Amino acid sequence: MSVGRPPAAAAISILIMGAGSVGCYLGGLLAAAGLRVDFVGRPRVLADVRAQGLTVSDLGGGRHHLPAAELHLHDSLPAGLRPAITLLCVKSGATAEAAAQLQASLPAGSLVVSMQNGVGNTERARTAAPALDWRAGMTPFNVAELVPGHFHRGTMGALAMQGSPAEPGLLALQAAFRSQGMGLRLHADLRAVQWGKLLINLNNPVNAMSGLPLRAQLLQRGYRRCFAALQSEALDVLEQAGIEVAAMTPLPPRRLITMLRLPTPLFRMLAARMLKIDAKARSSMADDLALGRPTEIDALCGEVVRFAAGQGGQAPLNARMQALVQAWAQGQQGFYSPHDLQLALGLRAV
Ligand SMILES: NC(=O)C1=CN([C@@H]2O[C@H](COP(=O)(O)OP(=O)(O)OC[C@H]3O[C@@H](n4cnc5c(N)ncnc54)[C@H](OP(=O)(O)O)[C@@H]3O)[C@@H](O)[C@H]2O)C=CC1
Ligand SMILES: CC(C)(CO)C(=O)C(=O)O
Repeated sequence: MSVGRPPAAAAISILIMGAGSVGCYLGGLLAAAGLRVDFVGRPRVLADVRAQGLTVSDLGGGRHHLPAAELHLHDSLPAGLRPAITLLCVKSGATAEAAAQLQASLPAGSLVVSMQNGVGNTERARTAAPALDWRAGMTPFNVAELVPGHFHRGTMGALAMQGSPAEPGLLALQAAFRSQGMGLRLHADLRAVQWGKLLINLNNPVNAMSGLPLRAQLLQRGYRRCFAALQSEALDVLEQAGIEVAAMTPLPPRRLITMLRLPTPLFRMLAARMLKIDAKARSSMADDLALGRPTEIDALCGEVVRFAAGQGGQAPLNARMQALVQAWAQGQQGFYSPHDLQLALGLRAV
């Protein structure tokens, strides 16, 4: 056993369902830690990994290359797999179908963690595949496929999952991630963390509509004001309903909103940690628009709009942002300047 490999690592096997950016990065880290990892993904993604091997890297300089011959790659879910833990890494629109495929193949009671954005995927998966043991998870950082077969983490943060340290499989998973310098926090209830992440993901459509990488977009006050306004509206609705929201940054959500609205020189000074982002990193929604794929807007702004309606209220800014992204999908394409995006959301432009 190589140095840095956790003692329990060899004992558990992992299935990655949806080998895209997040799936290949997480699976690559776990394979580098010595776990058996099976990847199920689309032929167009796996063909590159078969040709180049899998490289995972991060903004701190970490890097592993796994030769293709050492990987277990599948174009569809093979029969007979018995993973200790499955990580569901498909986009929200693909959840129900992937969950049903898992239920058709895995033993009842198999533990599956959704590493997806949004607060509704675990329940969506449970509805489609009630025989499996579904858990919520949270991926805090950005992953981009820099070149075919190379998945790069461009921001920081520790993973989170719903579970207990009394579960040996999750402890082994935690140890494997730790051996690769990646934190994994276990929570009895992940709801507050998921809502906290959703608030951060309200920047995804702003970033996608800007056409810019994340860092460059966050350095423009007009775009930050759009992000802050979407967050503020969502937070108002959640607070009124008594929903707890965990902080995803060193600042609590309200203070983050205040900071986002500051003039750029001040923001740049105070948000140094938040701005530790690779220059090329962009949101997963920007990737979707660039590749002409369905976006997750319904699971982000759409979730806020539905939640508000469920409370007898409204979330008009999130509704407008949802409409802008949907209009893009219907062919009204074109990026927004900070000024135009503020106006399109009905904000006073600065
Ligand atoms: N990318 C990022 O930086 C981050 C993403 N997230 C979240 O993680 C989740 C995954 O995102 P991301 O990795 O970017 O998504 P990707 O689209 O890069 O990867 C998902 C992959 O799974 C494939 N897939 C879908 N259904 C199946 C199936 N039934 N069997 C096999 N493969 C399937 C998809 O193919 P196809 O395209 O054909 O559907 C796609 O290749 C999302 O919820 C996202 O919001 C969270 C944090 C950061
Ligand atoms: C990490 C973050 C917040 C932004 O890249 C993300 O979750 C995404 O791109 O979907």
